Amino acid sequence: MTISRERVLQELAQIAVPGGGNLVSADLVRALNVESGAVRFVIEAADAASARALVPVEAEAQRRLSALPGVEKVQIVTTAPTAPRGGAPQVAARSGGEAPPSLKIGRHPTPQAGPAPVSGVARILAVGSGKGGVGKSTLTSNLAVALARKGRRVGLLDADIYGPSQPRMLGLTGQRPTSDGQMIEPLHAHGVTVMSLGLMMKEGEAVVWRGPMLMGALQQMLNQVKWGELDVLLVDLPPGTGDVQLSLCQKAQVSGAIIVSTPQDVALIDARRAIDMFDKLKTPVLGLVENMSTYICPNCGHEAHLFGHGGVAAEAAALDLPFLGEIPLNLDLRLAGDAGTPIAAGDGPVAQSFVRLAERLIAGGMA
Ligand SMILES: Nc1ncnc2c1ncn2[C@@H]1O[C@H](COP(=O)(O)OP(=O)(O)OP(=O)(O)O)[C@@H](O)[C@H]1O
Repeated sequence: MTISRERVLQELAQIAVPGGGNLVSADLVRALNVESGAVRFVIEAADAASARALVPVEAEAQRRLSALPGVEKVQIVTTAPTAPRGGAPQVAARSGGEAPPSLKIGRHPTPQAGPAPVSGVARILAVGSGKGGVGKSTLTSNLAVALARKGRRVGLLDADIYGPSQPRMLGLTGQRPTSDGQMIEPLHAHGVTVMSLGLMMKEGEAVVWRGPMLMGALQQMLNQVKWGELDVLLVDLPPGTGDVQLSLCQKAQVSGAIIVSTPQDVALIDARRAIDMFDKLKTPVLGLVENMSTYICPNCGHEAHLFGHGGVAAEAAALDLPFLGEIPLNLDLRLAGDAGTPIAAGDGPVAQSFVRLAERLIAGGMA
């Protein structure tokens, strides 16, 4: 038996709210999504105090919906649209699961005149790709480690909310950042200061976020994390050209974007779209990197080009953009990422390809 949206609304209409009426008649339910037994929605309160008063209401909704036949999962996030002065957090509560950090992430953005610098951070570099799975996150973690080993003060913000992988790649799985309710203390791994939206959310939570909520969350990750003094903050973006890219470039002074692509034509076509988007957002594209470039057989040393080779360099030349370097296809690179110690933390030819990329960025004043 599947649960319908109407049935969910009917149940929510039974739940009284402070000040009179019920969740539905008081118009507090937003972004309701009912799909394959999963119910997700946002309770939007007028302000932080009302959001706190709605905590028992959220719990009641969680309890009642979970008891309905056909419901397998219920995710509710209670938010308030405006922060009290002084930048205190705006989202008040979430339902179920392990204890979240005391600062809730995900809110409406604070009005801002234009892109702003992040205090203490000299440069922000966005790492993007047109297509998923081309190795953008792998490149970001290894580049961050390579830059740190060169003595740069490096931060990494994992903004890939739909598939945050940096905690795993950097060996931080299971660790939670702490917060005093105002500011978040980031984590540290392999010489890099790390923060991931994935560390602040329960699995699947972000899917209920709309554009403005994402923008607010990103603003918090930039301005309410104790990044300290950094030479460069790398931002691992989700693939494609969506809300996160838009929000980042609208809210933060991004020095430039690095585009990662594999050499295949399809990846390159998508990479071109990503470049177009950064152009429209007036964010300079610093160059292209080719990942999974060559494959060197570990047994016989034969060099093969599984996805073609040189396609990204040719594309960079055609677009009159710098070609920043190439990273080989290498099983150890993948295994190192899965094990939580990026290959760039060690030595050897693959680590060297990241060193070269880091040196290139430092020499060009980009990191
Ligand atoms: N050069 C490489 N050699 C071997 N494996 C690689 C290489 N680059 C990435 N991988 C592997 O490919 C998979 C996808 O990489 P990754 O998660 O970095 O991609 P992504 O572009 O960030 O994807 P998404 O944005 O969809 O999460 C991972 O398992 C990673 O270990």
